[in-house]
Amino acid sequence: MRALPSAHRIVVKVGSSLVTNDGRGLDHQALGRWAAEIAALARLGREVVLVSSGAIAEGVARLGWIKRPHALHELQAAAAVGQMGLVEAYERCFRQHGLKTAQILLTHDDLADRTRYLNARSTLLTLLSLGVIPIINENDTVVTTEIKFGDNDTLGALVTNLIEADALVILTDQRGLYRADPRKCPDAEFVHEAEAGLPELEAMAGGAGSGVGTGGMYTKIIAAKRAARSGAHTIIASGREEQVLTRLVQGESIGTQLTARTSRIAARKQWLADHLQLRGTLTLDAGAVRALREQGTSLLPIGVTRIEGEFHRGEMVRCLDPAGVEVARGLINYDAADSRRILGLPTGQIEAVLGFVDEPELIHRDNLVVL
Ligand SMILES: Nc1ncnc2c1ncn2[C@@H]1O[C@H](COP(=O)(O)OP(=O)(O)O)[C@@H](O)[C@H]1O
Ligand SMILES: N[C@@H](CCC(=O)OP(=O)(O)O)C(=O)O
Repeated sequence: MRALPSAHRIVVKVGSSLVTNDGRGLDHQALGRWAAEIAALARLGREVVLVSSGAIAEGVARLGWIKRPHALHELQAAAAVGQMGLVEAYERCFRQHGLKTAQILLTHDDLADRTRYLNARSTLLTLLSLGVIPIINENDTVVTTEIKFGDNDTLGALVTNLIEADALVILTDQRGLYRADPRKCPDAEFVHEAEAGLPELEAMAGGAGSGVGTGGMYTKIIAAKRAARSGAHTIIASGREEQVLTRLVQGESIGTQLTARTSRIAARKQWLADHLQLRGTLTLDAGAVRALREQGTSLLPIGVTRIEGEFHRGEMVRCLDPAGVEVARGLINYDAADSRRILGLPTGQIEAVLGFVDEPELIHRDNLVVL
């Protein structure tokens, strides 16, 4: 079964090997083609986030350097210069299709930190609901590991987990995964489909081939394994293939599909249940317990009668029914002190009491596991 036809929220990652003309500057025509395809998907109601490399290559060109430097501080400087060109180019391309774009620069640490994770998530989801195309790259000014290992593939997977996308499409300079690096073994067999996370896939994947890209196929295989943890399927395909995104969404079998075994919802709930430490306890009234259990709603401040513990926005709390029986766990949107101030209040009063609104609900249903 092909994953893209039914995917509503899609993360598309385009690698350095594709975005650039031999590592010197951007391939503007290629950017224009992907923008046209993404715009067509957006018109069909799909939500698309673009993770794009290319800042360093564009920076090298803008600075007039002949070749990519080795020193990390020079690579970082090139990324800072080139990122301007990258977003400028995408903005121009998407504007032709009547679409607005947004620049998001992230680090892996941002997504490991609970509060920043929630902040990044709500910004991205809000942008998608506004019909804006978020364009994401690594924040190369503050981290260097990714420049060293060339790994926007991992970033693509983390973003897929963050916004619970249905699929991650990694566009690169090969048709997909072969049983061995096709640059070294031209006869290597092509892999059309496999289960994400199978150890044998890692053995097939070698390092980067082009000298422009850096992570190679290995980081893509690991990215697929990570994406599968939130139930997303990964497709690795050639970004040079004519109409690649459109054809994938139409169900054509292009590239390598690495399929996730668990469903998106089951994976999210498992992750919430396994991975976070409990920081506080909320007691709910009977109406809120019913709404959570029977209608799968978010938890609003009005349904909470008591709050214990000290926690920050984004941390895990448990929810008890009036008799003290645990009914749910979830990631809370407000710090303990602010949660206490809005406890029992209708959502419309949050801003008047706190002076700001992070989110209308105390715990969003996507971040809630009902037990
Ligand atoms: N088993 C494999 N199948 C396909 N490509 C492979 C494999 N092992 C290594 N590669 C290499 O990975 C390269 C793609 O990775 P990379 O250059 O990092 O691209 P990107 O910039 O798109 O992330 C290919 O050009 C290819 O030479
Ligand atoms: N963030 C950097 C490079 C990251 C990178 O090369 O990643 P990849 O495209 O996976 O090989 C840039 O925009 O140039």
